[in-house]
Amino acid sequence: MPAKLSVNLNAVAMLRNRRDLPWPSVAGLGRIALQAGASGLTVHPRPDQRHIRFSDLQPIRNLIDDEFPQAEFNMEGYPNEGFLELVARHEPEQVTLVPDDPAQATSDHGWDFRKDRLLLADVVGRLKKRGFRVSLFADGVPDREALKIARETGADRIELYTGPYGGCHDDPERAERIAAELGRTAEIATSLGLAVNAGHDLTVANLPLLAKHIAALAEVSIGHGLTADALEYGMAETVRRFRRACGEAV
Ligand SMILES: CC(=O)[C@@H](O)[C@H](O)COP(=O)(O)O
Ligand SMILES: NCC(=O)COP(=O)(O)O
Repeated sequence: MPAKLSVNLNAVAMLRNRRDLPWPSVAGLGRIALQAGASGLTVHPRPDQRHIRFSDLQPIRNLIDDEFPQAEFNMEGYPNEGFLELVARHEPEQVTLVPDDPAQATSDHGWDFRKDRLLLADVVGRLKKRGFRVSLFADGVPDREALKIARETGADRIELYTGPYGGCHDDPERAERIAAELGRTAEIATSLGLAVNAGHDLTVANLPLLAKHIAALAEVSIGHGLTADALEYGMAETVRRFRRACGEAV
């Protein structure tokens, strides 16, 4: 079963924020992506609103509810009270918790499940009580004990951080090594009852090898590389290209 594609709209919002003008429209590009067959939309409303603004969230929620009820809204963020309030207000189908410091340039590591187990158990428990699917951002290095702790928080999924893999765009041998490592982590996670998502710096070029190593990949969330391609091919054609790279017959 090919991985579902969730289009991350952060980079579209970053472009929109260059001027005090309403274009490019974040929800508008989301609509084109869903019309082209994306399974969902992902946003990461960071505390400084450097790209996705809190005001972007309800239009995306409305777009899915009103026009694409089969699609999913995935909200990513560090589980502070501000983020949890946004989750409660906009009720995404999936919440992806990341260990990002507000000053971080981007997401560049997964949780330390041993160190953060109490925080995560509390937050995941609160989110599960409200019926959310919860995914935890995880590094791709196989560590059964850490993944067991992640599962014991009550989380449904992990999202494998694929930044180092994406950085191998000019080193096929290293890409193969990291993809195999990610595959081993995914196998352990699956054996523990966790579903497996992946994201960060994924592209049309590197998705097939990742999919080969992670047979049970449930979902990929992609923004930077997809938005770059959309400047060249248009959003609709770019979504179709990424769906094919995930293994869909499009
Ligand atoms: C968690 C992750 O890797 C990305 O989804 C994240 O949203 C990237 O954040 P920026 O778009 O702010 O770099
Ligand atoms: N969770 C990864 C994501 O949503 C987008 O990451 P990127 O493709 O912008 O690197």
